[in-house]
Amino acid sequence: MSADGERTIDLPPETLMAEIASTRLLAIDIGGSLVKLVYLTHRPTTTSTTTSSTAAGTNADGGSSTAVAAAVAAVAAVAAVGPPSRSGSFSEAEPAGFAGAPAGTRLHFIKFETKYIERCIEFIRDNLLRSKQEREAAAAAAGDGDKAAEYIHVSEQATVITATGGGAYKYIDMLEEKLGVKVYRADEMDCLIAGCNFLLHKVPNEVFKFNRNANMPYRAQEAGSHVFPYLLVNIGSGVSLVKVNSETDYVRVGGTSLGGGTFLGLCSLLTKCSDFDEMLEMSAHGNHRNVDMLVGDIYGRDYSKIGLTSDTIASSFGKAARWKSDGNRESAHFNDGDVAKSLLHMISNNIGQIAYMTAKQHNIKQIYFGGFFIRGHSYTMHAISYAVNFWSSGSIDALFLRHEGYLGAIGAFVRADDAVDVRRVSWDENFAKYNILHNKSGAHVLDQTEGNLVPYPLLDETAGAYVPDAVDLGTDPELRDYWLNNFEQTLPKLATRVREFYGTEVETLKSIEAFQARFIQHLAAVRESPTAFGLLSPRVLFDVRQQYLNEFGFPDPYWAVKQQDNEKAIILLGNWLAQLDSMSWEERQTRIIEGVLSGNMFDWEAKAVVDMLEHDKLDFSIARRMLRTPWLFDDLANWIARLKKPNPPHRKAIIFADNSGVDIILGVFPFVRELLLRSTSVVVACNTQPAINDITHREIQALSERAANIVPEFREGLANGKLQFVPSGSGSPCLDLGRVDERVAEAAAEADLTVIVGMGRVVHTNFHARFRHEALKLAVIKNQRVGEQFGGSIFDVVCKYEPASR
Ligand SMILES: Nc1ncnc2c1ncn2[C@@H]1O[C@H](COP(=O)(O)OP(=O)(O)O)[C@@H](O)[C@H]1O
Ligand SMILES: CC(C)(COP(=O)(O)O)[C@@H](O)C(=O)NCCC(=O)O
Repeated sequence: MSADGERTIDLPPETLMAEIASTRLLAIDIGGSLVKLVYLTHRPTTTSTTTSSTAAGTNADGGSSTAVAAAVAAVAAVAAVGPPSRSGSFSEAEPAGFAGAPAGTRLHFIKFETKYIERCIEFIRDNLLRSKQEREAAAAAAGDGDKAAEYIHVSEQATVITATGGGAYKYIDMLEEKLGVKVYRADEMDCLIAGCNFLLHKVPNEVFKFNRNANMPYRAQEAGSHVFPYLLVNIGSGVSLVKVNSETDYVRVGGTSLGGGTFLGLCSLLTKCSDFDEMLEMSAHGNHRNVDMLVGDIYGRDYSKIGLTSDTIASSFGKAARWKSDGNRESAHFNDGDVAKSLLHMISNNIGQIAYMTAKQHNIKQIYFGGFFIRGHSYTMHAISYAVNFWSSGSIDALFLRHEGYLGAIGAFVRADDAVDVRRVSWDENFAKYNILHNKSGAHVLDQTEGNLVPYPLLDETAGAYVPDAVDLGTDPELRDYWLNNFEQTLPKLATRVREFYGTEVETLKSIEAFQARFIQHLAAVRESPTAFGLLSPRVLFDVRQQYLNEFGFPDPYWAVKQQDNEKAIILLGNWLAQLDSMSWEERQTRIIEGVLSGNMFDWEAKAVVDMLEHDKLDFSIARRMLRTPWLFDDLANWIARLKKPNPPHRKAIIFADNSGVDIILGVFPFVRELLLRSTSVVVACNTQPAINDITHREIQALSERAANIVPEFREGLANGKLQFVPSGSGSPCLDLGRVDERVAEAAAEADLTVIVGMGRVVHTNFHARFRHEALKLAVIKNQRVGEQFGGSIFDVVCKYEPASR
């Protein structure tokens, strides 16, 4: 969806399409009005250019030379794990140093007007050919045999092009002739449905409802697992209504010729305007009452007996007839904007009504609207929503799709043989890349996630669908402002951290500046149009900021800090475990939980503690004293009661861990050991990708080997499989349990306890999440404003033990 009022471009500029040169898979949907392109590229693989000497020298401990020495040793010790580095290959379209997103597959979506098809095909041809020639030259130049073989292999791979839409027939000869490759044709309807199913199943937050009169008009909707049957209303040049029964079974149950092309055509005839975006802009200032004949114009008031208010349109364009009588346009009481608005209303309303009647006829409750006529335009969506709602007496809501006009192109893409995997893996929308390269073009970028993501199987959705956010910043302007300001205020500190780790070379500094500028721009865009990028919550903002970091080549600015923190904590582990062992059973259970909470204070993103961390003024016992008492949510006694006999020990626990250093080592590790001692199997899920100072799966693997030398239960557990570490699938300080790595899901099949640690994973996201089995949620709220949100204040404790809901 594009934000309201955005202008599309006529022909994608070269920057937009630069990466097309490296594609091997391209789908093209040539419609009556627009051409849609979907193509796949590979994100750059990482090469080692990190200034790790700078990294090691990062003085996060306030200058203690022994700590620095320990940190240097730590960095050396984990060199095998290796810092994530900036990546090497820069696309022409990108600023210098603008790279570094995690490697993987990327899908690009772009569109342009069909009248430019010839020029666009020439552009594709030139780029594909050029890249082929470049690869061949590189192969010739490469002295070493392996490299040459690799280049030749790549250059021999033909680009697979699939075409759909009416233009696939009309332009196929031109496509094949100009591109010099075989172009496969795919059936338009098959593609439309395949594309829609792909979006519903594979792309998060794809679906939304729109209600202009709600305080937050835009509401994201989970497509959920029960999407079939649904009615797809595709509003392109014309309109198709398709009943979709399953992935492959569908039937076209209706259509109307009054579609987007009609709007475009009539608006061109009736106004001085011929550009779609200008038409939308004009309509925004128009008043349809000057053109349409209302019930009030006829009755002088409501016709309440049959439920018609005086404002209801009795006859679209009914008043325009008066203009004809004197034939003088200038004397008309309406302008071009009024006409555009009336037309938009007429077409949208008509489609909404037909959609409802068709759904009713086929007993369908879910109606999705796609096609580029919609363009995320609020008035259009309002008119469609209003019509569906009105005619269904409020029982059905219109559902819209973020990738509205790309269904056919996506379908052609996923139906291509080579793309089979595209349907099997999971995707994330990359807003940073979208904004940087494709700004205001109606384009999108989807990045393949590392690992396949599936819903966490222990979620209990019987009481309502799982929502991965405890707050919706869309609905709360004051809270939204607070968070947007917070992100803006903490940006300089983050930039400093990036400089300290990635170095101060001129190009790096330029990239850091660019990163900040772009992220500020993003925040400004969100301020202006809070739902321009879909859902809005602290989680979404953290994730988008990480996307910008990735895109600019700074995926892990806290890498050195994390290693230092681990090093400082691990030397304390043996002692801490001995202390715990000297306590009574009951006291030990209390101190273990307190330990997890105290550990959670070590959070480099919490303004309230960062100064202390930077000056090495926070230690484990100070952190414990900072926990506010009494605890805001205190289920400790219930938890300890649960652990007591005759209750059986838990079979298996899944722990979603949080930060590096004291948090994981002195907080979570003793808790894990205690569970292992009770014969409970333990699976620790850590971030797949870095985020702030959260420990990653890669890092914890190295750390656990070292911990195993200190904790015999770990050594044993790792050997007999009772202790496992798995990637969570996330690269966020928050946790969306709707999308976890399938390895977590697999491990969870036998689990009867879910433990979630941290403010991001508990407070911002899963505070209200319900589980089929027991759950323990542990976090410290390190922020006054967030504390107030839960009826408390800063450093309040969340210790929620939730017995099995079933
Ligand atoms: N930039 C644009 N130029 C022309 N039409 C546009 C543009 N943006 C949106 N539209 C609307 O989208 C319609 C085309 O939608 P689309 O789903 O691409 O269908 P088709 O495949 O028939 O071209 C146009 O008829 C017009 O109403
Ligand atoms: C990023 C965080 C969720 C991390 O907390 P954690 O999950 O590590 O407990 C948290 O530090 C946070 O919400 N910080 C932003 C607000 C602040 O500056 O206090």
